[in-house]
Amino acid sequence: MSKARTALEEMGKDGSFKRKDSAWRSWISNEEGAEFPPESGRYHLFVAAACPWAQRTLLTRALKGLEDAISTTVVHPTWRRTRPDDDEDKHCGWVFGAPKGSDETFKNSIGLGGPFPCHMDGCEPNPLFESKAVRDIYEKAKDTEGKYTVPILWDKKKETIVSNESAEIIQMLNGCFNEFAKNPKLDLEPEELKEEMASVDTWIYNTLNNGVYRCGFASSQKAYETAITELTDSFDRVAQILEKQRFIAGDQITLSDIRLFPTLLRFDEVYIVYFKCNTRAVRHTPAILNYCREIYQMAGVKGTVDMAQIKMHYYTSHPHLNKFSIIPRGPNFAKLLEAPHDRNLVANSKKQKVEE
Ligand SMILES: N[C@@H](CCC(=O)N[C@@H](CS)C(=O)NCC(=O)O)C(=O)O
Repeated sequence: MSKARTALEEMGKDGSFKRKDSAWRSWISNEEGAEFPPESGRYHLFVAAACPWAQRTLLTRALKGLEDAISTTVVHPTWRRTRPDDDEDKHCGWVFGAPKGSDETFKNSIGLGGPFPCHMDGCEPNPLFESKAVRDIYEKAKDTEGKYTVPILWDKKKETIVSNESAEIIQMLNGCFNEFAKNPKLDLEPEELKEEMASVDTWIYNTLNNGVYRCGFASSQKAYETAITELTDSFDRVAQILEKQRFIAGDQITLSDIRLFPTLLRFDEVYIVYFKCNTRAVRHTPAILNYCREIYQMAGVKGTVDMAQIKMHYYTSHPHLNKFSIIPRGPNFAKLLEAPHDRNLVANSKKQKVEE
C-alpha cells in the first residue's frame, strides 16, 4: 500500500491537528568536505506561492537578493490526484502547472467545482526533470516518509533534497550564501536578537502559524475551542508588541518577521472564513495592518505575494471543507497593503522615550 498522505490525515484521537516534523533536515555548510557547500546556481527551491511556509523562503531569497544564485519553481495552487491513473492510490497533493498555451482544465478532487485552468501564470512544469507532481521529487530522492510538502531545497548536483523545513531553509539562505547575495550585510538573524527570536517563534508557531491550521483542521468542538482561544490571545499579544516595537523581535526585521508575515497576509482573506479564525481581523487591527504594510512595501516582497493563488489553493484543495470549491470575494486585502504605513511613529515614540 502507498504511504502517501497529507497534513489532513495528521489527527489526534481528540480531533486535534498534530503536524508531523519535516523529514529532510540537512544543512548547507561552509565547512571543508561538507555534503552541501554553498554554490551559486546549484540549489533550487520548489515552492507554492500559496503556501505560507514556502513563502518564508521566497521572502528571505528576495530580501537577501539571492534571485540569481538560487532558482525557483512555483507549483499549481490546487491539490490534485498525484497518481490519477491508479484507482487504488487516492493521494492528492501539489502538481506542476501545465505549459503556457495549454487550455486544459480540471475539477476539484471529488469532481466538482471549477473548471480550473491547468496553466496559471507563474506556475511552470518542473524545469529540472520529468515529473508531474511534487511527490515525484520526493520519490526521486528515495523518500520513505510519504509526505510531500513544499518548500523543498533541492540540490541539482546530487539530485536530492537538502531540506524541506522552511524554518531551517531560511536560516541557510540568510547565513550561508552571503558571497552570492546582493544584500550580504542584511542579517536577519542577528546574534543579539537570537534569544528573543527563539522565544517569539515558539509561541507564534504553536498558536498562529500552525494555530490557524489547528483551528481549520480541528474535527472536534473541544479541539477547535482550544485552538481558537490560543490564537486569539496570541493575535492580541502580537498587536500589543507591535504597538510599541517596530518588528516582532526588536527594532529591525528578522527571520521571526519572515515567519509571521505569511500567516498575517492570509488571515483576512482565508483563515477568518475557511479556518474559522473569525475572532480577530488584521484589517481592523491598526498596529498589525501597518506592520504588514511596511513589510509588503520592502523591495522584492510584493513579488512573493500572489493573493489569487493563495485563495485558489485553500478554497479549492480540500473538498471536504468546501465541496464546490467556491472562492469567496473577500476584502481585497492586498490592495489595503498598498497604502502608506505609519511605522515611523512607533520608532519615533520609542526614541522619544529613551531621550526623556
Ligand atoms: N514544517 C514544514 C511544513 C510545510 C507544509 O506543511 N507545507 C504544506 C503546504 S502549506 C504542504 O506542502 N502540504 C502538503 C501535504 O500536507 O500533503 C515547513 O515549515 O516547511
